[in-house]
Amino acid sequence: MSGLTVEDISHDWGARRALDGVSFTVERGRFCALLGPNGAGKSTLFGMLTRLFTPHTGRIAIAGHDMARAPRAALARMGVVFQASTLDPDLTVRRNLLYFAALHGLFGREAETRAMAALERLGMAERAEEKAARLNGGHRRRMEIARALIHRPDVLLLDEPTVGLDAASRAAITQHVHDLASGGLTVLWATHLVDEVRPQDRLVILHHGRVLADGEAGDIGGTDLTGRFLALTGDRP
Ligand SMILES: Nc1ncnc2c1ncn2[C@@H]1O[C@H](COP(=O)(O)OP(=O)(O)OP(=O)(O)O)[C@@H](O)[C@H]1O
Repeated sequence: MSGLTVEDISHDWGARRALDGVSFTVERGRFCALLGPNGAGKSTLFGMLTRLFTPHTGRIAIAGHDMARAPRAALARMGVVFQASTLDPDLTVRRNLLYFAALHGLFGREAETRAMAALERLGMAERAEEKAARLNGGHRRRMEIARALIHRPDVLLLDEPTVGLDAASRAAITQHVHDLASGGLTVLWATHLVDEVRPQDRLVILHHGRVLADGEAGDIGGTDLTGRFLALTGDRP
C-alpha cells in the first residue's frame, strides 16, 4: 500500500490551469520533496490533498483511503502543517496541542500523554509551559509539526514549512522531519528551496502545474540538483 497516491489531478482557477494531470505516488515511510518555483501549483495541490476543494478529475488516496469515497478515513490518517501559522499565541505550547487533540476526540490523560510525546519527538518538551507568542519562528514551526502528529497520522503534509526561518532553524526542522520519515511516517514536503532536498529523498518537480521529474533526487539531479532544477524550470540565474 502506498502512503500517498495522486492520480491525474487537474485544476483551473478561472482561465488559468494551475494543475494539469498531476500524478505521483509516495511509498510508505518515504520523505518526498514537492519542489517547484513560485506559482508551480504546490498550494493548489495541497488544497486538493486536504479537501479544501475537490478535484473534478482524478483520484487522491491517503494511506490507502480514497479521498472521494472515504474522506473521513483519509483525513484522519493525515497531519497537515499549512504555510501560514495557525497557533493561538495566548495559549501555552501544551494547551495549543491539547486544544487540537480535543478536535480529534482526544481528552484527559491520553491527550496529555500524546501531546508530551509529540513535543518530545520535536525536541520541544521543555517548552511545554511557554506561551506560543514567546517562541521564535523555528520553535513555533516545530510546535505546529508536533501538533500535526498528535493523532498519529500515517502521512504528514507540509506546505513550505521553513518560509521565513533562519538557516539554523531551517536545517533543524528539515532534519527533524527527515527523522520522522525514517521512523515510518510518509512525508510530502512542498518547497521551492533546492537545498532542502537530499539525494536519497523522493523528488517530484512541479512547474506550471505539470510534473517535470519524478524519482530519487540523486538520480534526477546527479551532483548538481540546482542546475538541473533551473534547467527544467527554465529560470537560469
Ligand atoms: N485562489 C486563487 N485564485 C486564482 N488563481 C490562483 C489562486 N490560487 C492560486 N492561483 C494561481 O494558480 C497558480 C498556482 O498557484 P499556487 O499558489 O498553487 O502555486 P505555488 O507553487 O504554491 O506557489 P507559491 O510558492 O508562490 O506559494 C498560480 O498561477 C496562481 O496565481
